[in-house]
Amino acid sequence: MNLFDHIRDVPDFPKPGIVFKDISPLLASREATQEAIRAMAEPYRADPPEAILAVEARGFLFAVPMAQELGCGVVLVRKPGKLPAATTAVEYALEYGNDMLEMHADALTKGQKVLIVDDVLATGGTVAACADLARQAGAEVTAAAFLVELTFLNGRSKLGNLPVSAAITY
Ligand SMILES: O=P(O)(O)OC[C@H]1O[C@H](OP(=O)(O)OP(=O)(O)O)[C@H](O)[C@@H]1O
Ligand SMILES: Nc1ncnc2[nH]cnc12
Repeated sequence: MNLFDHIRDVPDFPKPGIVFKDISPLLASREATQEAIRAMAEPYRADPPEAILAVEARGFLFAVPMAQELGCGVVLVRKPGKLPAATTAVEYALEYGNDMLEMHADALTKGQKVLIVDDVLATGGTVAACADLARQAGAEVTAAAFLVELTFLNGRSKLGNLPVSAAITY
């Protein structure tokens, strides 16, 4: 199983100059999705997290099956105005714009060991914002796991010494 065969490049989406890594072919294949989840979960089996922080929207697709594999629950990080109870928020920059993320204020407990899960690490703005949200809540962010890392965008530079894993790197 070669996961690269299930990622499609879409040039100039959502803006000119961006090559979008489309995970639709991977999700359309049961085998490729299963292999992706297995590869993403592997580094964390020995010392599993106490919660997974899941990033809307594509991060959700991988967070829930990973949490099932690793034996923990999922906390949602969402775009503004989507979460019903009291939230905390953080602004961040994307490869193709700016946005804001929110998390329920009571979602994490102090000292809880949290793994952030998303589909793509690009400039690192999204995962840095998630780490800020979790740390503001007193949680301990232990690592961040991705399906795809775009190494040429140097997202790791925004993450300090946070351990990062990716099933596929470009
Ligand atoms: O490392 P960064 O430069 O921050 O980029 C990575 C983020 O960009 C994409 O999300 P997007 O905001 O496009 O939302 P979506 O998952 O709802 O499509 C992707 O799913 C990551 O969350
Ligand atoms: N080039 C890209 N492809 C897919 N998702 C992304 N998120 C940020 N940059 C991306």
